[in-house]
Amino acid sequence: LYMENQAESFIGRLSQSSLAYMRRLLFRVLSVGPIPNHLAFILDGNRRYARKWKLGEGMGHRAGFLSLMCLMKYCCELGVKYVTIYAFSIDNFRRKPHEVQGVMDLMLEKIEGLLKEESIVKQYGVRVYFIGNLKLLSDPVRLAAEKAMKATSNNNSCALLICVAYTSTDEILHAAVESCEDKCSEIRSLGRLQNGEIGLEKYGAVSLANVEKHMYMGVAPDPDILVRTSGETRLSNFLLWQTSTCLLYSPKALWPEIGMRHLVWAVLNFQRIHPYMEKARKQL
Ligand SMILES: CC(C)=CCC/C(C)=C/CC/C(C)=C/COP(=O)(O)OP(=O)(O)O
Repeated sequence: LYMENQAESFIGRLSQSSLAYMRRLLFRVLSVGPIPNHLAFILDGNRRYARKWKLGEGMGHRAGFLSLMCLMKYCCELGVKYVTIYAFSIDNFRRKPHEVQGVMDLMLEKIEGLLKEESIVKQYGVRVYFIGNLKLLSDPVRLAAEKAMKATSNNNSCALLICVAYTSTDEILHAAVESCEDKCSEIRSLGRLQNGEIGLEKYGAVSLANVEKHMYMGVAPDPDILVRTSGETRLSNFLLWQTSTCLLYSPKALWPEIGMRHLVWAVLNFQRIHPYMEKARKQL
């Protein structure tokens, strides 16, 4: 029995390493063309996956987290510099309380797991950002998120941007308010704003660059590809400001079913439209 177990684990390791070898080979071939700098994902279909396979409640989200880590590994190996995920929208807080609690508990558990030695984040030197209105999170989740951001702040191989308590409209509103406040304090510091005077009209409006500086997503360039799983083609209030030139891809697979073939297909399509995308970006 001992010999059998040893042989089985040897074969397991061998097939793992030959798979990794073939993956590296495939990525080498893909790297002949341009590699996207930034991939964004809407993780749709976790509950449907749990229903499809008659799993317990919350198991779809657990499976979804495993897919995320796998994909993160492939992205790091391929040389993608930024991966953004829509993990929880502000609208998701309107779901049934026990469901919200279930996702938050999972999130807390997984954020703590990200900092462990065996995690993809540690192994590949990933910098983690939490993007969104973090004040809306419970104290334990927010503190864990802040701890993960601090602990990974020196990592620079790739960045994982986790959008939680996020919607685009909230991000844009936040950036607009912050930019107006910047402008007002700039005018006040010049000592020119009189009582009752409308500074923005007289001293110039806020600049686009300033608004973008205050976007939660300001830490990353605009995404090149946005993938929404489960065949849905809506943006659902995700990265509306940042996706004007990006490629949209909506495979039929539910999020926990996403795999390397989807990534490769997305990259091949990106390479096909890359010249047009570059041209469109120059015209912005
Ligand atoms: C730390 C970290 C990154 C954790 C991420 C955990 C994770 C996988 C969160 C996904 C949450 C979510 C609401 C997904 C959407 O699927 P859905 O619930 O809307 O499923 P449906 O589309 O089938 O209804």
